[in-house]
Amino acid sequence: MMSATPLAGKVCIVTGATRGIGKGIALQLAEKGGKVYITGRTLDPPKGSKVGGSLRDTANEIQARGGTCIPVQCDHSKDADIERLFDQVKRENEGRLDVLVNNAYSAVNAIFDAMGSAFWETSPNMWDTVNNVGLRNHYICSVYAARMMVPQRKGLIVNVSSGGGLRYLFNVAYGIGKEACDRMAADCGYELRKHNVAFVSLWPGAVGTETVMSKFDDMDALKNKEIGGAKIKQSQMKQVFEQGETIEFSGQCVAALANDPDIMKVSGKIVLTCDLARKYGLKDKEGHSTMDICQINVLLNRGGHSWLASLIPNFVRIPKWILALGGNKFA
Ligand SMILES: NC(=O)c1ccc[n+]([C@@H]2O[C@H](COP(=O)([O-])OP(=O)(O)OC[C@H]3O[C@@H](n4cnc5c(N)ncnc54)[C@H](O)[C@@H]3O)[C@@H](O)[C@H]2O)c1
Repeated sequence: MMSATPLAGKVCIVTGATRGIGKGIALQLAEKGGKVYITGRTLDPPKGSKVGGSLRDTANEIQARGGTCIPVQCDHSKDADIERLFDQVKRENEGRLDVLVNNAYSAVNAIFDAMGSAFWETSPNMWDTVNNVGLRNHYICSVYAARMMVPQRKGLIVNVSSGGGLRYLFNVAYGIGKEACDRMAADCGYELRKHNVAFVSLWPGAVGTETVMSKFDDMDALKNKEIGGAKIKQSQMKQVFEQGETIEFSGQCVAALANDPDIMKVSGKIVLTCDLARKYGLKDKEGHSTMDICQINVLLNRGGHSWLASLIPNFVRIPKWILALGGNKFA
């Protein structure tokens, strides 16, 4: 029988765990026995902050569930903060680090606010808003993590990415950042392979986080905006996120990857939560489902052919090499 705490003794870092997917991953890694360092810009919400929750709340929730968690104030747009975080983890654990999850992301609000605008119609700062924390910081964290993992000849680094790495979704800076996260896993994974350290890029499905759902409340802002090249009704999109994965589902996936003795087989690759659910027998909370973007009926539904989709059973999927052609790079 599998242990209830398969990650006991493992030292983990989850960046950006105040809310959203980072919080869900931290909750799950701690529940499975990991000692989890969680980061956020502040321990308590800044004065006048409209968004709920704090890093301290995440830490309290983890501890209430019996987990071990160390909240660390770290602004991932500041190199000195990042260096200080890794110094602390190294000092407190005799150089040990087992899992790094590069999740911190500071662009959800900006992406929703600019939805439907072309890159030249938005401030050039969109690049920094999206990719300073969501890409550059992932690289810096990975450098420090690898310096701890290489000598111990084990470890796992996960970039939280998305299907936007394959083709246009939301906006230009977003897509570039996501494809770069995937490429970071591939190229860092290549250099880490001989040291037995794994690096993967995780694509969650739609996740109805607090931030995302709050944006749907602003109905007019999203009305009839073109998303991913298609005009999607705001109400349809809200439903997809509402019924999508919970924040803890990505956490279940990362915990299973961290506990997989064959992890090197997928190192350097993109892993989808829907595939990991099948591989490891994971289930999300009732009422929530993982959307499998390789399922033919899902693709037909997206293309507006719902009658045809209804005729095709769930197990009929396109192979990944066909999905990769969606990137379509060559003339
Ligand atoms: N929500 C989805 O449907 C979905 C789907 C696929 C992939 N993703 C990806 O998951 C990742 C997380 O997204 P999310 O939806 O949970 O976003 P979110 O906005 O809900 O959470 C982002 C987290 O990062 C933290 N953060 C932001 N800036 C920071 C900084 N400078 N320093 C430290 N922490 C900082 C926030 O406090 C928060 O805890 C992103 O890469 C996103 O693209 C999200």
